[in-house]
Amino acid sequence: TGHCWGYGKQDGPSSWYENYPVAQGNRQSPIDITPHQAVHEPSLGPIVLSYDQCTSINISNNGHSVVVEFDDSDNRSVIEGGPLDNPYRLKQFHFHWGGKGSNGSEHTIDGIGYASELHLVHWNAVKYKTFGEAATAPDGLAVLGIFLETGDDHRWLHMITDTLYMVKYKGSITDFKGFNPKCLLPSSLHYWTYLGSLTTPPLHETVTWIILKEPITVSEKQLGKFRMLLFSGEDEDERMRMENNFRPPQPLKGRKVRSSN
Ligand SMILES: Cc1ccn(O)c(=O)c1
Ligand SMILES: [Zn+2]
Repeated sequence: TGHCWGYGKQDGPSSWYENYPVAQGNRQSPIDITPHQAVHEPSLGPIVLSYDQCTSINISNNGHSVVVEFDDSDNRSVIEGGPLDNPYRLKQFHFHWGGKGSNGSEHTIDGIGYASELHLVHWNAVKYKTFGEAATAPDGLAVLGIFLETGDDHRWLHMITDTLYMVKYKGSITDFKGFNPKCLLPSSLHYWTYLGSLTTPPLHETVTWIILKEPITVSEKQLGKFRMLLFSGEDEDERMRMENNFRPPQPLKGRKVRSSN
């Protein structure tokens, strides 16, 4: 009964609570991060990304974003360390972005957004048997968030933007093998971390967020290719450009944001 939700006037973030009451919960995401109020904890170690054996499988348009899925049948690509008590297995990554010239990140920093935000979604395969089970457990998911700012071309992002024409319509999917997302990481892995939720329905409050402080740079031209994707399917007569697919910041409700050094 996955109700249809979206980012439009009628079905957008301000109406999600009607079908997903947890939207008004106490650990919703994204949030506005105020670096000066983040608690610096020396006990928070570095995050460790082991993506070398990762195997991407496909890239698809799910009607909300463009998603690259990975083979998560073993612990070949994991995130660990930092606030995490276990290694979490890479399942997929996707993006959120704005319209031409407007920002589209989900998290903001002192009220300022970035052009886009990349989410690498991982699940706790030590404690849970499937992604679905982990997605409903408070310590089930870990999402690594990376901000994208506009500037020069990103050297490797073309590998993704060059395939977007093949997944223009909702429900389209195509092979996408051999892509290693470590090429999308900034040079520093310094981060903020807090306990939050999925930023799309069902908005489960099951995500340990790890947001990298350093953005990566992509060009306006590369970002523009994301905007040629459509929310709508090939058979629908109204063509709705996929843009502004971000949820705005949610109340902090007393949560602490911690900072690595
Ligand atoms: C699992 C999941 C689904 C949607 N989004 O936006 C996320 O960041 C994570
Ligand atoms: Zn996301």
